[in-house]
Amino acid sequence: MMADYTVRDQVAVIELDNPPVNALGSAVRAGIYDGIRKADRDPNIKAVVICGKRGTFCAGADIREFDGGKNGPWITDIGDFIDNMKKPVVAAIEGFALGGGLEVALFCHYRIALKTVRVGQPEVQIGLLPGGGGTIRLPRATGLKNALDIITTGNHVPAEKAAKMGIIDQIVTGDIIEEGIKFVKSKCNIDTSLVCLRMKTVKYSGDLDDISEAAMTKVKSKFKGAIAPIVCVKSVINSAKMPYEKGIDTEKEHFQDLRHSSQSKAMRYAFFAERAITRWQLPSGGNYKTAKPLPVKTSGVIGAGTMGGGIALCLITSGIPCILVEQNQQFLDKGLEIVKAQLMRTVQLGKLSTEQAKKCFTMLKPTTNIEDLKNVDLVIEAVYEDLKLKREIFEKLDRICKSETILCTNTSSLHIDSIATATKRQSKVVGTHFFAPSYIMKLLENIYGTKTSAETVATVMKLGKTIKKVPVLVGSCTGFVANRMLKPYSEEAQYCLEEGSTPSIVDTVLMDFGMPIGNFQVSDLSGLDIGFRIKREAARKAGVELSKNSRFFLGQRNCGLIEKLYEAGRMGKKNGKGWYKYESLNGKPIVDPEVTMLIEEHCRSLGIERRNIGSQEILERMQYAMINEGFKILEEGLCTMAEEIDVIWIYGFSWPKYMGGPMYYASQIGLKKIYEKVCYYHKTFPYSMHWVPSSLLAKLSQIDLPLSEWGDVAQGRKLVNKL
Ligand SMILES: CCCCCCC/C=C/C(=O)SCCNC(=O)CCNC(=O)[C@H](O)C(C)(C)COP(=O)(O)OP(=O)(O)OC[C@H]1O[C@@H](n2cnc3c(N)ncnc32)[C@H](O)[C@@H]1OP(=O)(O)O
Repeated sequence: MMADYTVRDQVAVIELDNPPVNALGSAVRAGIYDGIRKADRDPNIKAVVICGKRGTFCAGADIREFDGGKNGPWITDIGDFIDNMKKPVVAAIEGFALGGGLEVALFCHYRIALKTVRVGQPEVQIGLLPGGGGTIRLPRATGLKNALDIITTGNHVPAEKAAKMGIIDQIVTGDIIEEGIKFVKSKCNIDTSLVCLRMKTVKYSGDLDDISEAAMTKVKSKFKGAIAPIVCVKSVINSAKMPYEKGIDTEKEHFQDLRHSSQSKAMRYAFFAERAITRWQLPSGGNYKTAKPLPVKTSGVIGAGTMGGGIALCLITSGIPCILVEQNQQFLDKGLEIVKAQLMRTVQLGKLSTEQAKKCFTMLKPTTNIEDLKNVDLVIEAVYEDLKLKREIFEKLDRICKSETILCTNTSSLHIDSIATATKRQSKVVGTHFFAPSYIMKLLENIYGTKTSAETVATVMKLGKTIKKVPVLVGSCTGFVANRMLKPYSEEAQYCLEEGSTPSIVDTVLMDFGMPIGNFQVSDLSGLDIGFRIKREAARKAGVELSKNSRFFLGQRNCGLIEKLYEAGRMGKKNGKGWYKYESLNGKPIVDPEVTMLIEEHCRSLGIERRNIGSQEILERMQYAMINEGFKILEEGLCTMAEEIDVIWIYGFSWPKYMGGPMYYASQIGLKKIYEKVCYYHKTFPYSMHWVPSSLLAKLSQIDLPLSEWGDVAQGRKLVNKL
């Protein structure tokens, strides 16, 4: 049994024991169920403590079991039994009580916790609802409003807040089992039916239908396209509408429906993908197990623009003092204003108190003297994308900084070696690519160069976690993984415009799929000048002219629309005109007939015949071109597993988690179909390099291998005999 049963001072102590997080697998559920029945039967036992081993209570149901059909008692059987017990049962919580873990605690008559505990119902984040009575019992403990908030967001609640909400009865210090025994013995004379949550009514104020409608509207706009939050609202409202038993039965039905839904399967995949990518390895052999991160107690950021300011903010709000360097006082002052404004916003959102924000700000040391960086542990360069400038900065940093300092570049496209070779410490140079807005977006694409050491990689991977990002390690190539895959995706979007579509049609197709924002809206946000400069730089490097009127550029298909918009003074949202027009800086994109005319004129002048392009074709061309690139990336060993690509798209480009990421999506469609379509488009559009089929895709399309093994095939760790 995966729950230990011992007796101390006439109290039965049931300790959940399932490493690493005491997940409630079927054996654990059986252990708890048997334990409480044994305690109930034994006349020498006066009370029960339920707690967990290894410093944590329980992280919920064992997510891996949801795909199989493991049996064992259903979790609410435990609750039903405790509800009828005369002997008091207390949950003694340390660490986490999440999901089914909190539900077990809510079955108990009482809950005590250490101050450091976090509780929550995070099921919605894996496309589920709390199916062990959580939607019915939590509202009875804390009222409808709090329960709706906790269950629909999945956010963790710290112990003291949970105590104020009525979820925890007492915060304790010291040994949690001793405290549990002391607490529960003091309750032996109290009638358990008086404290049993089943017997309580659900508190709320106002009209239930109004509450329900408001909650539905909120989740539909906040979690667009996701089913689970909607079902969560329904079930929580049922707690106030239905008798307890009916509420529980309905909840169980909802849970089973969600458990088998494609959305939940994709989100469960994403949960484990996010953990798998922490097991990084370098081609040289260094890996997450062997490499030790260096401490980062002080940091520096060069460049106080929107990106650099946001990075500095990530550091100081995570408790790492940061020296922010700009070339002159005017730019520095501007950067500080950006940081201040973002901090204020954090306070307005309730994420930091005014005091905390003020304290953070004192950790920022602005300067115009780069020499001030000499003693910091790590520097992140975030100046604009100019190789010459970056090399100058790295050469200077190498001279100025102590020998242990790690030098990071926030380049979004340049090879790491091309920057690292400006220094005599190539093993300490690494890419740390943040995504705009850098304070908000969770992805941190860490890029190793040929000589980057495993210790340096370990340091930036750990730093990523410390500053609450999702760090993914990738190899170096133009654009790295994220932007390299984005290129064919947005090129296909532009080709669709040339062939007959419009920015708003393309964006609507993407948003209907589940992307929070369309390709052309993103382009307007980043600024059309960025796209234009990237193309101009590529032309300069190749020693050719950039021509907006040529259908070919560097031997490839070319769409000159960006150049035309740029020349027409359309810079994007920042000047109110891009692929759309905007009435204000915060305004919504409005279809601009001028752009439609510009596109039509572009087609006329180049003799391109426009046609009706269906949404399926738009989606397929953008996504399959990018997926094909993903397979090339795997093939080239720039990622070691397909999961890395999916996590990059989820956290860098807000790919809907309930679609698992592009590689997972491809696995659901079937690689055979994807490969055939890629071949078809390659034939149709022979001048687009991105349609050249990946040989790994070709290989995998012939066999049926789970996504978790694609990286192994690519790297030759798994040999496929059939081929
Ligand atoms: C079949 C019927 C059963 C009845 C069901 C009734 C309804 C109940 C449903 C649920 O409870 S669904 C699960 C809800 N719980 C969660 O979603 C919590 C998930 N875990 C986390 O958020 C985090 O792991 C943590 C607990 C906050 C700890 O974070 P930390 O960063 O410290 O560690 P991790 O790297 O995330 O995890 C360590 C290790 O543990 C694995 N793991 C964590 N939680 C679970 C789990 N609930 N089930 C299975 N495995 C879990 C995690 O995958 C890591 O292992 P590796 O993947 O690295 O091997």
